[in-house]
Amino acid sequence: MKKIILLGYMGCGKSTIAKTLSKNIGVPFVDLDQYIEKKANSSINAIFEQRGEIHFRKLEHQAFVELLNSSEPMIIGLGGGTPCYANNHELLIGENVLSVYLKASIQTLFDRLSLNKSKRPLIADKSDDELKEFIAMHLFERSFYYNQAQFTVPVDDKTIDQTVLDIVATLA
Ligand SMILES: Nc1ncnc2c1ncn2[C@@H]1O[C@H](COP(=O)(O)OP(=O)(O)O)[C@@H](O)[C@H]1O
Ligand SMILES: O=C(O)C1=C[C@@H](OP(=O)(O)O)[C@@H](O)[C@H](O)C1
Ligand SMILES: [Mg+2]
Repeated sequence: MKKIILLGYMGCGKSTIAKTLSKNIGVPFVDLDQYIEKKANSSINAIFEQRGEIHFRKLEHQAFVELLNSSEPMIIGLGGGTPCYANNHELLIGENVLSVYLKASIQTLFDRLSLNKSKRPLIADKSDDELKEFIAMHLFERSFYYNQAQFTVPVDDKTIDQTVLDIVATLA
């Protein structure tokens, strides 16, 4: 079975949707950030703070490759930056993967992230005004990488269940 990879900007719902999709289709899911945290025995915040982002990107690449090389069927929820570093975007178009970009608007991302910043070191210290501007710029910079996905599923104004159904229909 091909591995299902969910990607997209912070807050688009990768971790949330991976969990519900997993229940819906009976395929186990791995959240890449949680997998890194377990392997490193450290939180994402602590890794950024103590070792820096470049070190995190190395761990992230290693963890992604490790999961792709395993023979287990799985849904992988990436981190928002995963496709944008270490040529990881080239791994989104492999033969054994189905990659899905969960595409959200700046407003949707802002609404969700303004309530959930503390565990995301890239935005934790930003005011609402700074956050909105940051998302707009950063999403623009990253879109090239997100658009490498084999499939795109828009998520604005959809419930978790609706997005899961849309993914299932897209991959059918
Ligand atoms: N319809 C929805 N789909 C996905 N997430 C939603 C939705 N509505 C609200 N949320 C919330 O938005 C946040 C998405 O965060 P998360 O799943 O961690 O995204 P990511 O892993 O892409 O950063 C969660 O707090 C989730 O509860
Ligand atoms: O966009 C990014 O660079 C990051 C996204 C985070 O994952 P989520 O997209 O699941 O929040 C996490 O990997 C880290 O904080 C860096
Ligand atoms: Mg996540």
